[in-house]
Order: sequence, then structure tokens, then C-alpha cells
Amino acid sequence: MTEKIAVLGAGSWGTVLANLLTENGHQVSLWANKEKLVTEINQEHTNVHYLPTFKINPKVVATLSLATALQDVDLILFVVPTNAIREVAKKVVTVLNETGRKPLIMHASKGLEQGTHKRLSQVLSEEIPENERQALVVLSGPSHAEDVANRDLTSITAASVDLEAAKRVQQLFMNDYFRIYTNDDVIGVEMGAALKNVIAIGAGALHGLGYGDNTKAALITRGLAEISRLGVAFGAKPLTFIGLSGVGDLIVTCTSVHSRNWRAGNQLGQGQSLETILKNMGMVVEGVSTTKVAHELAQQKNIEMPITTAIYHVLYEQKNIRDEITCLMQREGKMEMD
Ligand SMILES: NC(=O)C1=CN([C@@H]2O[C@H](COP(=O)(O)OP(=O)(O)OC[C@H]3O[C@@H](n4cnc5c(N)ncnc54)[C@H](OP(=O)(O)O)[C@@H]3O)[C@@H](O)[C@H]2O)C=CC1
Ligand SMILES: O=C(CO)COP(=O)(O)O
Repeated sequence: MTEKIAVLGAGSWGTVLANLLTENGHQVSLWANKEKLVTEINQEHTNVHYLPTFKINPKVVATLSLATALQDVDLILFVVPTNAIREVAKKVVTVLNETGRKPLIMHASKGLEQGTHKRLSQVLSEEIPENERQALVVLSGPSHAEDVANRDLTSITAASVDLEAAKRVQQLFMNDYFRIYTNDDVIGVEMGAALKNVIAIGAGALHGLGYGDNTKAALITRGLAEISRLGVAFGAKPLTFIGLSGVGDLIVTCTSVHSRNWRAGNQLGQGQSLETILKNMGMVVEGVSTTKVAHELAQQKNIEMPITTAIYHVLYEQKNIRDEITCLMQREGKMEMD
């Protein structure tokens, strides 16, 4: 069945997902916030800033108008950075109020809101109340836009408390290179998605400092331990963290040169300042703000997160990375499984 889908956010991930949904036979409107980009997508079928070599299916229609994007819409996919989710949701609800449509809401973003510490499905359900929409579904897993653009075989998770809605989303996205598993643990999926970006900054930093594969494996494993500890304290199911949205995404983000979080960390390890790195990246590095939220949540719940704390010290307190590594390695010996 052909569905009418609005993809909100024309960065790397939004563009690739809009393209994939179009190739799956759906009618897709891609909402962008810059006129120049709308023209480029509609006329050149490219998005050179975010995906330099990617050819977008000409059936993807970009628009600057949210009302046009949401006209007759069945499903809305939010793919803007975490810090824009609430603002965009407020705009969406205004349009939905005018049209009376009640679409299914999805998001594929990875972060926790600064200040409120909320997960993105919480932000969306606050701004778009239940009577204005159908269910809420979260998409997450190991999926660099650049690899999906090349039809690399990719598997991710569609999570919702409403499993029928998750199955509808599964059908929407599945094709011969993109496979979706359903999950009902929204908390676990969103916590894994957000927190892996923090550890990926650490993985990049260690690489930038010249450390090797043993170090990387140790960081990923102990990173997963602290991600799970915090997630479970907020109600996640422990097993979710050994799934695609947990260890799966942690592995890809800690090992791929496509990861903006890994690249930011790598440049930190090589001695560049955070300010310069973010200025030059030209794309969102979600792990920087998530590190602050995660550090605050860990303090609030009294959860031990030594790696996250070390990364927080480097990003927010200008501490020296090598000193932080020394502190981590010299912590008192402990049992592996606590
Ligand atoms: N890239 C990837 O491989 C993956 C990304 N994700 C997640 O998806 C989310 C988006 O990432 P990604 O596409 O990579 O990010 P990018 O940095 O590539 O693009 C973000 C896009 O959102 C737009 N945007 C920013 N703020 C607003 C706003 N207030 N209103 C409207 N549009 C806005 C940006 O516009 P402008 O150009 O004007 O800044 C840009 O087009 C992140 O949470 C990320 O973690 C998840 C899986 C994979
Ligand atoms: O989430 C991602 C891959 O699954 C993308 O990671 P980055 O935001 O670090 O590029």
C-alpha cells in the first residue's frame, strides 16, 4: 500500500530515508529549512553538502513549506537534530490542528533533550498529544546514512509501545537491503541510541591518540556496561542493550569513519579544540550535548559512569585527555559484572 509520508529534516539521514521510502513505492515530501537546498534537491536531485556523491530519486519532492509537506499525510518522520525536535514538533501540531489529520509519528534522531533530560519520544508526545496523532514509533540502529545510500545491508529497530504501529513501520521501510526488527522497549532503544554517541567520541579520541584495537574493544565493552546501567535505572530492559539499537549501534559508531561523533573524538585526540571541530564539521555531533545530559542523569541517579564522566571532563571542563585516561586505568580494581 502506498503511504503519504513527510520526512522532516533534509540532512544526511533524512535525505537517505526519504530516498529509501520513495524507492519502496511511497509518496514522500522532504521538508528542508533552506530554499537553496529545496531547489537543489528538486532540480539537481543532489544534497551535496551532506551527501557529496549521492543521487536522489527524482520522485523525492522537497519543500520549504511544512503545510505542503503535511498535506494528506499518513505518517511523519522527524529526522532533525535533537535540539530542534521540540521546536519542529510545535510547528507540526499547529498544521495538524488546522488540517485535522492524525498521522502516525516516527523519529530517527538520537539524543536526549538538554535541560529537561527527556527522551525524544517523550518530547514528541508532550508536543503532539495523543488526540492529535496515532502511535509513536522510534527508528534506531547501526545505520550510517552514507552506507545506506550505497545499499549496504542494514538492520535496525522500530520500537513502540504499540506493536501494531511498529509492524506498520517495519513494512514501510523493509526492502532487499534494509531490514527492520520490531521492539516494544522504547526506553531502552532511545537510551542506547543517545548514549552510544558519547562513547563514540571516546573511541575517536583514543584513535586520535594512537591507541589500538585492544583499547577500542575495552572501551566498547565497558561503554556498553555503563550505557546499560543508566538505561536500566530509567526503566529499560537489559536485553535491549545487546540488540541492534544497543551494542549494534555502539559498534558501528565507535568503528566507522562515517561517524561524526567518532570523527569529532579523533580530532580531539589529535589536539584540536572542540570549538574548531564543531565549526568545521558542518553536521550535527549529537554526542557533545548528550554527554552533558548523561553526566547529569548519572549524578541524579547516583550511577557509576566513569567513561562518560571522563568525556564530560574533557568536553566541558577542559581537562587533559591523557590525564583522564590515567584516572580511568588507575581506578580501584573491581568485579567485571556488577
Ligand atoms: N547521519 C546518519 O548516519 C544518522 C543520523 N541519525 C540521527 O538523525 C538525526 C539527524 O542527523 P543527520 O541527518 O545526520 O544530521 P545533519 O547534520 O546531516 O542534518 C541535520 C538537518 O536538520 C536540519 N535542521 C537543523 N535544525 C533544524 C530546524 N530547527 N528546523 C528544520 N531543520 C533543521 C539541518 O538544516 P541546516 O542545514 O540548516 O543546519 C539539516 O538539514 C540526528 O539525531 C542523528 O543522530 C541517526 C542515524 C543515522
Ligand atoms: O547513528 C549513527 C549511525 O548509526 C550516526 O552516527 P554519527 O551521528 O556519529 O555520524
